[in-house]
Amino acid sequence: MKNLKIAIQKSGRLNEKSVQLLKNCGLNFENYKSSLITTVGNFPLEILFLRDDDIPGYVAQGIADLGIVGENVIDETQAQVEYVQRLGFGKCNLKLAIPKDSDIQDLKDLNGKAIATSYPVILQQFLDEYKIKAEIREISGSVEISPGLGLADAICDIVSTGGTLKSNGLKPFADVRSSEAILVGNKNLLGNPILTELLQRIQSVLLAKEVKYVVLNVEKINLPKITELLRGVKSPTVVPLAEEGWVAVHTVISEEDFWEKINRLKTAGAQGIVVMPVEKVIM
Ligand SMILES: Nc1ncnc2c1ncn2[C@@H]1O[C@H](COP(=O)(O)OP(=O)(O)OP(=O)(O)O)[C@@H](O)[C@H]1O
Ligand SMILES: O=P(O)(O)OC[C@H]1O[C@H](OP(=O)(O)OP(=O)(O)O)[C@H](O)[C@@H]1O
Ligand SMILES: [Mg+2]
Repeated sequence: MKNLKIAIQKSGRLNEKSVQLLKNCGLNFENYKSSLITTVGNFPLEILFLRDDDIPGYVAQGIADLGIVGENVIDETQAQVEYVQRLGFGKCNLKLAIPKDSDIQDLKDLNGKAIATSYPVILQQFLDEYKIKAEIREISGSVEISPGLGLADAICDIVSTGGTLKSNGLKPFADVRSSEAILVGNKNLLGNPILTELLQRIQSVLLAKEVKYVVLNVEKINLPKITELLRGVKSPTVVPLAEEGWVAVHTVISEEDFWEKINRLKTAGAQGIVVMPVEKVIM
C-alpha cells in the first residue's frame, strides 16, 4: 500500500509537540532541521515539514494526506479538509485588542477604525456578524506593534498568556475564536487502513495524558471503602502485601479530578500512594 504523507509545521509553536506526538506513537524518523521531508522507518508514512499556512491547502489538494495545524489557520485558509482528531495542544484564542488608553469601549466603536491582523478572513466574518464596518490592515507578523506605530487602532491576533499584548501596551477587548491543533485529513482518505492504525495510536497517546497510574496500600478492612471510591474504574487490581491484613491496590485515575480522588482515598485509609505517568491506553 502507498505511504501516506503527513504535513506538520517546520518550526514554530506546533512543531515540537507535533514531532513528539508522532514519536510517542512509536514512529521512528530523523528530524533534521535542514530536511523538509523524512520517511518513517517503521510505518508507511512520510513527514513533510511546511509553513503552517500552507498545510490546509496541501491537504485539501491531496498533496499531503494528513496535516497537523491550528483551527485558526484552517478557518483562515477556508481549505476543505476533514477534522480527524482534536489534539489538545496549541490552545490559544484569537482576540481583538486595543491600546490600554484607547477610547474604544464597545464593539460598535470599531466602526470606521483600522484593525491590523494576520487573519483578515476570520476578522471580516466576525465584523460582518456584528455589522461593523472597519478597515482591515493585513500584516504577516508582529501585529501587536502596529497600534504603537500608528498603523491601526486595534489588532486581531493570537493570545495565549497575554504577555505579548501587555508588553506592547495593549489589552484584550473581545474574543473572536478559540483554537487548538487539529489532525486534518483529505476527504478521500477516510477509511484508509493506514490512517485507522495511526489514529488508534494517536488516541492511545492522548488518552494516556488524561490519566495517572496509582498504587496504594490499604488495610483489608478499609478495602470496600477504597473500591467504592474507585467505582467506574474497571475493577481495580488488589494484591496481598507481605504484611498480614494489608493489600496493594493498582488503579488508573483521571487527571481531571485527580487531587479530589487522592484526598478521599487518603481519608478512606490509603497509605504510601505512588503515582506514575501512563504512556499509552489501548481500549
Ligand atoms: N502563544 C501561543 N500559544 C499557543 N498556541 C499558539 C500560540 N501562538 C500561536 N499558536 C498556535 O500555533 C500555530 C502556529 O503558530 P506560529 O506562531 O508558530 O505560526 P507562524 O509564525 O505563522 O508559523 P509559520 O512559520 O509556520 O508560518 C498558530 O496558528 C496557533 O494555532
Ligand atoms: O499571549 P502570548 O502568550 O504572549 O502569545 C501570543 C503570541 O504568540 C504568537 O506569536 P509567536 O510567539 O509564536 O511568534 P510569531 O509572531 O513569530 O509567530 C502570537 O502571534 C502572539 O504574538
Ligand atoms: Mg504561519
